[in-house]
Amino acid sequence: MGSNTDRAKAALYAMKELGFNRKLATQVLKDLLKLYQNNWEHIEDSNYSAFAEAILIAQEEEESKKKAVQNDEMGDTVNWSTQEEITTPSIINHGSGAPGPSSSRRRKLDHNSNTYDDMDDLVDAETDSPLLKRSRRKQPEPVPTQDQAIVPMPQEPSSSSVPPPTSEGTRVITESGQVIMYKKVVNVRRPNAVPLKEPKAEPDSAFGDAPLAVIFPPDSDSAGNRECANQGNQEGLERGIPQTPSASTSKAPNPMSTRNNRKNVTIVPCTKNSVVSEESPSTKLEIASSSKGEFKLAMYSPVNLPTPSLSDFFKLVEDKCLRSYKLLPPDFSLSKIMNEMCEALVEHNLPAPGMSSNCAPMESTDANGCTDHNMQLALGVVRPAHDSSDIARGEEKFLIPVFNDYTSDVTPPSFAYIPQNLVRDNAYLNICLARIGDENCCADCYGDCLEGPVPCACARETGGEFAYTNEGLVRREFLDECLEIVQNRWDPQRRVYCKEGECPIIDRSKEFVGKCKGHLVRKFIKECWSKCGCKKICGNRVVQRGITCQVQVFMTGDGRGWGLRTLDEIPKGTFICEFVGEILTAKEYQERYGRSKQSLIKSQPVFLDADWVPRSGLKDEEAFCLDTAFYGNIARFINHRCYDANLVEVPVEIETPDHLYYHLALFSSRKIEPLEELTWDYGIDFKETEILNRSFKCMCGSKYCRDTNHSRKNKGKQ
Ligand SMILES: C[S@@+](CC[C@H](N)C(=O)[O-])C[C@H]1O[C@@H](n2cnc3c(N)ncnc32)[C@H](O)[C@@H]1O
Repeated sequence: MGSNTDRAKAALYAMKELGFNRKLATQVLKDLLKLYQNNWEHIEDSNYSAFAEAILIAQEEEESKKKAVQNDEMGDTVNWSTQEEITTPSIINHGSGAPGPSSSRRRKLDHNSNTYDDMDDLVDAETDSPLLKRSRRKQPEPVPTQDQAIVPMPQEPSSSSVPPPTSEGTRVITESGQVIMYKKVVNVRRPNAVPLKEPKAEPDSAFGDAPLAVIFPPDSDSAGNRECANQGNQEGLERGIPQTPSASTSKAPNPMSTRNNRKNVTIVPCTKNSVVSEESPSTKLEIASSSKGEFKLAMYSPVNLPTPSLSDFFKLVEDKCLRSYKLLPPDFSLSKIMNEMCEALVEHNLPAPGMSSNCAPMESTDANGCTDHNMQLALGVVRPAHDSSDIARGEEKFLIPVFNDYTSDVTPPSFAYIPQNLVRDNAYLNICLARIGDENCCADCYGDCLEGPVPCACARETGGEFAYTNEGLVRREFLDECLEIVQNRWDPQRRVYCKEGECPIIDRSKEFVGKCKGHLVRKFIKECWSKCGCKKICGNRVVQRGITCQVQVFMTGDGRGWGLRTLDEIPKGTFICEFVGEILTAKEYQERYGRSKQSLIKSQPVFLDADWVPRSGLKDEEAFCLDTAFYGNIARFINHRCYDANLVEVPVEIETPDHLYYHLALFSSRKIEPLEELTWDYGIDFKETEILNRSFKCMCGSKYCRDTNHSRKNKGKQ
C-alpha cells in the first residue's frame, strides 16, 4: 500500500469519479479516519462503499440544513430545521469538532496522528464536482430489496476500538455518542454508474407469504433461530412458496428465510401460532399475532447495552423514514402510526396495517395460488400515509384533498385508493364482448347517441328513453322514481324474496340464519360501451367517465368521523361518484367478517343484489358484494343519512348485461350547496339484530332518522 497521502488521493479521486463534492469528501474522509482509528482498509473496502455512503449521509445533512435555512428565511411555519436536527441521529460528526479547512497549513499525513487537516490541501476548489443529487424517485435498483433495509445493529461493546464496517455496513455515531451500524448495500461502481440511492423500503414479494417476520442481527444464530427458519421453510412449503435449501444446510440465498451473505439481516418466517423467542443476548424484532386476536410487536436489545428512550427511538425511526421516503408529511410521526395500529386492532381485530404478518393459523394458498385474505391485506397495507393534498393519489381528474379542522394530527385510516372496482378472489366477473349481443348495443351509432334522431338500443333498459339529459344529468322523472324506490325500501311490495335455502346472504351461511329479508327491486341505467359505435363523449356514458365534481374529504367533528363534501354547487341529477371497492362474493364477505363476532364491521355490506331473486340456482361466485374497508374510492367517506340524504344510488350497467355485476353510482337527489356534506341512505333499518345489520348509532341529524334510540339527541341539528 502507498503512503497515507497516496491513499487519501486515491480515495478522493474515487469519490470525485462518483461525482461527489471534493471538499465534503475530504471532511468526511478525515472523520472516517478518526472513527476507524486510521485504519484505511475500512475506508477502501468494497471500492470505498462505506466512504461513499458516509458522504451521502453528510451531503443529505447539508441539504436539509440548507432547506431549513431557506424555510426560515421564507417564514415557513414548518420548522424543518428543528425537525431535522432532532430527528437526524447525528450522522458522522464531520461538521462539528473537526477543524475547518485550512489550506495554508501544510503537514505531512501521519498515520499516528489523529488530525488530517493536511488533506484540505488535496481539495482543489476549481475542480469541485457538482453536488451529487440523490434521486427522490424510486428507480430501478440492482440490489435486492431485502438488502436495502436499514437496520440499526447492536452497539459495540467497546467504544475504544471501533470495529470495521463490513462491505455493506456504515457506522454512524448518534448524538449521544452511541455507535450504530446501519446495514445498507451500496453498489459503488466506477467510473460512471452511480447507483447510490437511499433505498425505498417496499414490501418484498420474496417474503410475501411469510406469516411472521423476525429480524435478527448477524451474529444471532441460536438454535431457536435456526429452528424457526426451518419451520418457516416448512410453512412456505405448505403454502406453495418456492423453496431453497435452508440456512443451516446451504449457503444458497433463500428468499424465505436463509441468511444472505450480502446482508447482515435474517428475515425468518415463524411457525404458526408461536411467537419466536431468542435465547442469545442480541437485538431482535418480533412481530406476531395469535388466533385469539393478540398482537405483539417487541424489540429486544442486549441487556448490557444502553437502550434509547422511547422518544429518542421514535425520532431515530422517523428520521430514517424521512430519509427513505422523502415525501412523508411534515407531521409524520411513529407514535401516530402506533396509535393507528392499536385502533385498527381494536376496530377490525385484524393484523395491524404495516406489520405485514400474522402468526395465527391462516387458510393456506388455494388452488389458484391466491393466498389467505388476511395475509394479502397485511402485505398490501405497507403504505405511506395518505397524501392530504390528494387522497386519490392522482387517480381522479381532480385532486381530492383531506381537510381536518378539528384534530390536525389525525389523517384518514390507511386504505388503498382504487378508482374502479377490483375483484378480490372468487367473484366470477365475466366481462367479454361476446356476452353483449348486437341487439343490446349500438354498433351502428356514431358520435353522441343523445343527438341521434331516435334513442338507440342502449336506451331500451330505461323504457326506450335515455336516462341522461343533454346536460349530463339524470332525467328528473327517472331520478324521482329511483328516489321513491329507496325511500320506500321497507315496503314488502317493493322487495322480492328468495326461495328458502337460496338467499346468498342468509341461507348459505351458518352465521346468518333466518329468513330472506328480501331484495329491493331497482331501476337500472344502461350506458353505451366499447361495443357501441359512439364516442366516449356520448351523452349516454356518464358514470364511466368518472368523477366530475370537486369534492373534499373532511372531518365532521360530530362523532361520525370523516365525511365527504362538495366545494361546488351541484344541480339535481349530477353523477357524483361510484361506490368503488373490492368485489367479494357474499360468501367471502361473510367469511371475512363473520369469523370473529367481536370484530364487527364498521362498514356496511353493499350487496349487488338487485337481480338475485328471479334467477334460480344463483351460484356462490355470482352473488357479489362490495367492501371498501381496504380498497376503495372517495365513496367510502360518504356518511349515512336516513331518508333525506342528498345522494341516491342507482345501479348502472356498462360492460356486463346480466345485472349480476353492475356499478353502484351515486347521483345528487337535489340541488346541493357548496361545502354541503354529501350523504346517502345506507338502507339500514337500525332495528335488525342479526350480524349483517349490526351497525353504528345513527347521528345523521335527520328529522326522519330511523335510529329512534339515538335520533332524538340529534334532532336539534336539523
Ligand atoms: C362508509 S364509512 C363513512 C366514513 C366514515 N365516517 C369514516 O370516518 O371513515 C361508514 C361509517 O361512518 C360512520 N357513520 C356514517 N354515517 C353515520 C351516521 N349517520 N351516524 C354515525 N356514524 C356514521 C359509521 O362509523 C359507519 O360505520
